[in-house]
Formats: sequence, C-alpha cells, structure tokens
Amino acid sequence: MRTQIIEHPLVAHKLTLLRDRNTPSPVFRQLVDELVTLLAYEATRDVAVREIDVVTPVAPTKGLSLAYPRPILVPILRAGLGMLEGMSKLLPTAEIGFLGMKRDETTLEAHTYANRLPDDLSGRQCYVVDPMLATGHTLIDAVNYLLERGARDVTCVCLLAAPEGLRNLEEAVGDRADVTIVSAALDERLNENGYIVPGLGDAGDRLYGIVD
Ligand SMILES: O=P(O)(O)OC[C@H]1O[C@H](OP(=O)(O)OP(=O)(O)O)[C@H](O)[C@@H]1O
Ligand SMILES: O=c1cc[nH]c(=O)[nH]1
Ligand SMILES: [Mg+2]
Repeated sequence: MRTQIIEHPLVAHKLTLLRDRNTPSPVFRQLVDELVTLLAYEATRDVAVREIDVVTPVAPTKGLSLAYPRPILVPILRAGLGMLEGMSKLLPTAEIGFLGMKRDETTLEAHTYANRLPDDLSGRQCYVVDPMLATGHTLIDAVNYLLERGARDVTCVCLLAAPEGLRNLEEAVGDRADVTIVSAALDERLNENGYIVPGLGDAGDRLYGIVD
C-alpha cells in the first residue's frame, strides 16, 4: 500500500478552515469541494491513458487520452458525497458508483447499507472518496469490496487520516501496490470514541448539518 500526504499551502489553508468548529455547513461543503480537487490532481497521477490521433488547426499529431474502460469514482455515503463533485470535475467521463456505509459508534465496525456498483470491476481503476480515515474499518471494507470484484487498482482520497487507521489499512491490505491512500493531512491520533484528534468532527454532520 502506498500512502501520500499532500503538502501544499492551499491544502493546509483550506483544511484549517474546515477544522474550525465555527465554519458553517455551506462553507464546509464549498471547502471540501475545493480541497478534493487539489487532492484529485495528485491522486490521479497513475490514471490510465492511451495514445490517439488528433488533428490540430495546424497539423495532425498524436496525443494521450484517458484509456478505456473509464475509471470509476466511488463516494462512500454520506460524507464521501461531499467530495464527489470536486473529483468528477477532474474526471468528468468517469463512471460513478456508490457505497453507503455507516460506522457503528459503539463497536466502531462499519456496516454497508447500500451499494450501486458493477459486479464485475475487472480492469477498472477505482477512486474511493471519503473525508475521514479514522480506525480504517470503513475503507478496509470498501477496498476489499472493490478488490474482490476484480478492481485493477484502488486509490482512496481522504481529507484526514489517523495513524491507527493507516496502520489497520496497511495490515489489511499488505504490501499490494494496487492500493494507494492520498490524504490532505495525517493527524495525531484517535480519541476513545474513535474520532480523529484534532480532526474536524463528524464529517457527515459537518457537511449536512445533521447531528445524529
Ligand atoms: O475509519 P472509520 O473508523 O471507519 O471512520 C471513518 C468513517 O466515519 C465517518 O462516516 P460515518 O460512519 O459517521 O457515516 P457518515 O459518513 O454518514 O457520517 C466518515 O465519513 C468515514 O466514512
Ligand atoms: O473524526 C472522525 C472519525 C470518524 N468519522 C468522522 O466523520 N470523523
Ligand atoms: Mg462516512
């Protein structure tokens, strides 16, 4: 598994605003949208391309174009949905699937309550978006779900990651080179409730204003 923490002043600036408990949901949603686009640029470095012929107003030439089959974006509902627009702006022709997953706040295990994805993912590059990598249970289940269906590679784009979550994911996935984690920051730790410290709170609640 490869892990990439993005160091960039704009990423840091937007993340600080996201962390601020006083940032209201509409602004929080806008910031998530802007931040994921910055991360998507890095996260798609290995997206498959192929050479095609193209004719410019001046002369015929050859150019690189996104290969087929198109990559698949997989937002993890609820909070991952806040990252979908930002990601699809960079990959407008990507297919979009969905996984609905909710963490049981007592056991911290993840439960999948919805999925809308092709059963056969062979040869497909998958880009999972979920703002938080806390214990890692959600992403471990999501990555396994995609790999079990034949995904060619899985790149997870997160806003915050906890060391515990990265460790658990590393343990579950091992040294497969076809799983990559891209995050805007690596935070200190998880607290006793499984929340990232300092974190930004519950990403889904911050995005959608629901305090469950
Ligand atoms: O790494 P983990 O310990 O699994 O925690 C991370 C997950 O927790 C939050 O989702 P939540 O289950 O709160 O659902 P929501 O996205 O609908 O808020 C967050 O959106 C991640 O999906
Ligand atoms: O800090 C955390 C941990 C899990 N899920 C969140 O949304 N935030
Ligand atoms: Mg979630």
